[in-house]
Amino acid sequence: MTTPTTTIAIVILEWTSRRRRRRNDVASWRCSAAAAADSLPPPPPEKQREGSDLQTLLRRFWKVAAPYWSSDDKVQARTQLGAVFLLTLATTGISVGFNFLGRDFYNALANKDQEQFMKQLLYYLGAFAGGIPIFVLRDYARETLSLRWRSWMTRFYIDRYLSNQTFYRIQSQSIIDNPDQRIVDDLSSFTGTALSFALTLFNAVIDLISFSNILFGIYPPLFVVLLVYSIGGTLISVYLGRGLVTLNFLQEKKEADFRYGLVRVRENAESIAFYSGEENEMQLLLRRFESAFENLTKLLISSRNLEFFTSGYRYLIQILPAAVVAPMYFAGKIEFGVINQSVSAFNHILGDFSLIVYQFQSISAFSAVIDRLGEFDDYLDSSSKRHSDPSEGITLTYCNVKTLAELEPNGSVPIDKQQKLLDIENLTVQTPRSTTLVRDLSLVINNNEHLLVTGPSGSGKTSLLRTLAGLWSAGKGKITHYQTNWFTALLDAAANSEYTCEKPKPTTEDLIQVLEDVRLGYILPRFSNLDSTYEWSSVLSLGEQQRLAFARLLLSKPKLVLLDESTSALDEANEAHLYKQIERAGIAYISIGHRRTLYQYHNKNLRISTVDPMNAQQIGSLNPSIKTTCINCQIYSRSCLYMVHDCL
Ligand SMILES: Nc1ncnc2c1ncn2[C@@H]1O[C@H](COP(=O)(O)OP(=O)(O)OP(=O)(O)O)[C@@H](O)[C@H]1O
Repeated sequence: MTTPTTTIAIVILEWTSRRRRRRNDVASWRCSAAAAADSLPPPPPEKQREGSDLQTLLRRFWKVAAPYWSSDDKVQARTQLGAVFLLTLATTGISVGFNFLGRDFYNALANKDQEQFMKQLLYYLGAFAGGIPIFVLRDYARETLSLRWRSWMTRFYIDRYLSNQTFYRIQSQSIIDNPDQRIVDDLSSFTGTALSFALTLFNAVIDLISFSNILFGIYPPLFVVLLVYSIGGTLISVYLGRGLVTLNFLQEKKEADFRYGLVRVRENAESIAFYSGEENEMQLLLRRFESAFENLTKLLISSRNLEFFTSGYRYLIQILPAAVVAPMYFAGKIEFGVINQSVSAFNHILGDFSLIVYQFQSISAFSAVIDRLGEFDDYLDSSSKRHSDPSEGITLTYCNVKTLAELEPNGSVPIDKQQKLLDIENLTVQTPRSTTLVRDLSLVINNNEHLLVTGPSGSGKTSLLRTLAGLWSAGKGKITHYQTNWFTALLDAAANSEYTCEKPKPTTEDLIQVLEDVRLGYILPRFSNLDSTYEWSSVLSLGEQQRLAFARLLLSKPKLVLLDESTSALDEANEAHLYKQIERAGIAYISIGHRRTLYQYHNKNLRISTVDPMNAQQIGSLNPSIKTTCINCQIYSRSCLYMVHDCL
């Protein structure tokens, strides 16, 4: 499918669909609320999650982490990473220095050598003054690098999320749960934790090399005790904490679902208040919270069991090395300060060997984050690949008539091409779940043509519009939009002027005029200025919001607009007025609607019906106001019938 991201000759009054949805929400919200918490969007049905295996986890980690380090920011990133590693190296050196200082300090104390003691005290204070800032700088450098990495990744993910309508597919087909949480929380935690783990690992290796020497030099059997202790401890903690990865993963998801439920209440506040649905909503929210709570309880029990072990493990090392070397001290083979030095070295090495024991909680939470981001990343990649596969689905082409090969010899645009705005050839539309809604439809829309799409609820009218707009591509056939100019429509009333068009920005006078044109001039005094930002869905009535959408349409002046029940909340006089306005502006339109009054503003009617095709004549007779000159009457299988009428 060739879909230039900027070239759109269509306005779907998208907010209208949203408003329509909201209106429908008033009816449907009750059903959904009563149905079940699980019916709420967006999470896909919850599978019993086992967590990914180690190989998948490592692959995903690499796939998520690697791109930044070879990106356009790589020079800065690598330099800063190098600096962080150097600072880490320096902090290890300082720790080794402290270890020796500690030995001499305690030796002076044990020998009651006051002069030596004062000297060691001063050395110690000097080392603190010089060394501690290095620790602080290391942490600061690590945090700023993590922030830099996060900000690059956020842009990288948002870019792919908003490309090729991936966000739309994810939401409308419930492919990935809570993408917002993955972009905000998971990215932040991924960059922070990945860096700190990398440094901890590096630190551990350096520490291990430095302090192993010291410990081995003091008493080799102590080193053996340490190895047995740390390897045994690691194995036990892996065994005790084996369920934590899955529990952490589920916790993230359940918390996000609960938060999403609250957002839903905020977005549907009016419908809920209207139907006094607080009780239902509360039940749904509590069910979600309880689900998160139950999982958290399991998580806490698992953590507690692990904690029993790790706490004991941690406390024992305070006396273990002293107990092992004490006989040597009593035998007069080592000085008192050496005991302190061995305890310190033992602690350091054990900390390095016991990374998994100490960090098990964080590692399991981090694995869940890797899993979630990896899954998201895989989908974003597959989405962009699928989108660029020309052999798949419906071909949608935006064709600028000026670039057509068939220009007149004098370079002018042929008359017939100027008139053709939309060409639909043998179009079959399917839902994402492959149900065929429209089969083999061919249709042309010319300049100044106005097509009304009618048909029973659920027959596929909106889906057809989605396909024409490029939101859906399942099915086959060819759609060509011809246009001489392009624009990006102002889709969202709340976004106001953020959806800019390439035309010069409208002046204040233009804006006031267009509001007058749609009979909205009277709302101006309510708002301080034209740049005001409000939650428009709360402060304007449905009809006013529909008129506002028409105002944006009149400003943008596209060649062709798709209107999905865009006047459903308006009285007939206002409906007539708005249709006249866009017709006068020379905008061709394709509308969806159920009202009989709409026929008079259209000169073509496409009726999508699920009646028996053999009774085709019946369709025309359903609407006697239309002259049923059937210019393109086709009968298809799956008992679908499309009739295109010329209502001249
Ligand atoms: N994302 C989706 N995934 C699967 N099926 C869908 C999806 N969206 C819509 N459908 C189904 O496709 C069919 C056509 O839906 P569509 O919204 O196009 O109907 P419509 O004719 O516009 O209905 P209405 O007049 O009620 O608005 C319906 O059965 C609907 O349930």
